[in-house]
Amino acid sequence: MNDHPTSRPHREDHVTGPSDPEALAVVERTVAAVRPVDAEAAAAAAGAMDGKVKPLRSLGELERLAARLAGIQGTAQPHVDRPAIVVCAADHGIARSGVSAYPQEVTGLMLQGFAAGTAAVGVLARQAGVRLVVADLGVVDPPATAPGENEVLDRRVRAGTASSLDGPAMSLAEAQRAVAHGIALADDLVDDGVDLVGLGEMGIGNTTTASALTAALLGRDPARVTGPGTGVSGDVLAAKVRAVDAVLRRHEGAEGTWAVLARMGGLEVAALAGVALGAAARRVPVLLDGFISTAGAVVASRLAPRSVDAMVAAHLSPEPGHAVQLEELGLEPVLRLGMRLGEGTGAALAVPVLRSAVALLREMGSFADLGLPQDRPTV
Ligand SMILES: Cc1cc2ncn([C@H]3O[C@H](COP(=O)(O)O)[C@@H](O)[C@H]3O)c2cc1C
Ligand SMILES: O=C(O)c1cccnc1
Repeated sequence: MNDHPTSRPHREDHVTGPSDPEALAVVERTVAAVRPVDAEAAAAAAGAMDGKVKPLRSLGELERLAARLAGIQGTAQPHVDRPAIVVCAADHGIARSGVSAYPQEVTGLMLQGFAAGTAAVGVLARQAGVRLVVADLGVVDPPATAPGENEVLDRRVRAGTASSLDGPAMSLAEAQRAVAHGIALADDLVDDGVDLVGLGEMGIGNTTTASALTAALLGRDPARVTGPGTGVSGDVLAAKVRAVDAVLRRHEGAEGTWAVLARMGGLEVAALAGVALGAAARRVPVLLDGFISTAGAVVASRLAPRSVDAMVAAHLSPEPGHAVQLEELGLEPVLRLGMRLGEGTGAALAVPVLRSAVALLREMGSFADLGLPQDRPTV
């Protein structure tokens, strides 16, 4: 992975302009704070699970998840008591090139739905007892949202990106400010006692941006990592693949993660990379959602490879690039429900599974409690 040209994260790029020193300092401090998992805590949790009153490893993935959460949180008693999902929203210049089945205005309209709690993720977050935090990183037409169930935080960097087909989607400084906003969002939540952070997004056209980022950062063929998004097919899908290909060719000389992020966008993807870095630096598990939020995770992984240790993949989207991303990150999805919506819907649904995993670790009795011998056959 480190041999790839895009793994040199700090090169400046004349096309995207100078750094924002303050934002870059925030990111660098956060990257430096990301630590490996606590292997001792993970082993202690796994050992405790092995001693529970059940055939060895019979709770399958739940056991592995409980041990992973223990390693991330640095305690043999992991917890999912105060989960939150951060939905980052922004618009994409490339959306005006016919790559989505829906018009750009939908991004702003959905902000209203997030605020009111009527979007799909609002319903699922409510069901799962997950706090929803919505941040506008740069929606072109933000609605005047009436005070609703969820506040929409103003973290606007600019009113949507430029089209990456014509030039850089944003400047380097803007990309750094968006990542720094994400870090601050995660920090505020953790300061407030949040113990698991899920990623969510909204931005018409952002599957095209995520495909370009994934193809560039992972060195993949655009056709392999570009899919229907909101539902384009046939000639429109073929045109979308050509658009991703054209973005890659337009930015062929881009070197380093920052240059690729600034040139391809988007603002919400950059912010989600920041949320992932910020949570990982505080030893808080990061619950990935679908293809777009995982593009943010891939960016985070390039800025701080160890941040992947803090990530859990909530689900697998049928969007073809998602499996490619998860394989690159070495993550197994918790759920496979054929969901391809984003917003953090997969993350919301996975929270009860994670909560159950840690409850089993905390509440199940052990063979030792029953006075039974613990030397059982291993599997
Ligand atoms: C009503 C509506 C609600 C959504 N919620 C999430 N997305 C999802 O679809 C968009 C990405 O797909 P594409 O790249 O094809 O535009 C993103 O906003 C994503 O979050 C939605 C899309 C629509 C139309
Ligand atoms: O994988 C996703 O999360 C996804 C796929 C299509 C459209 N929006 C989101």
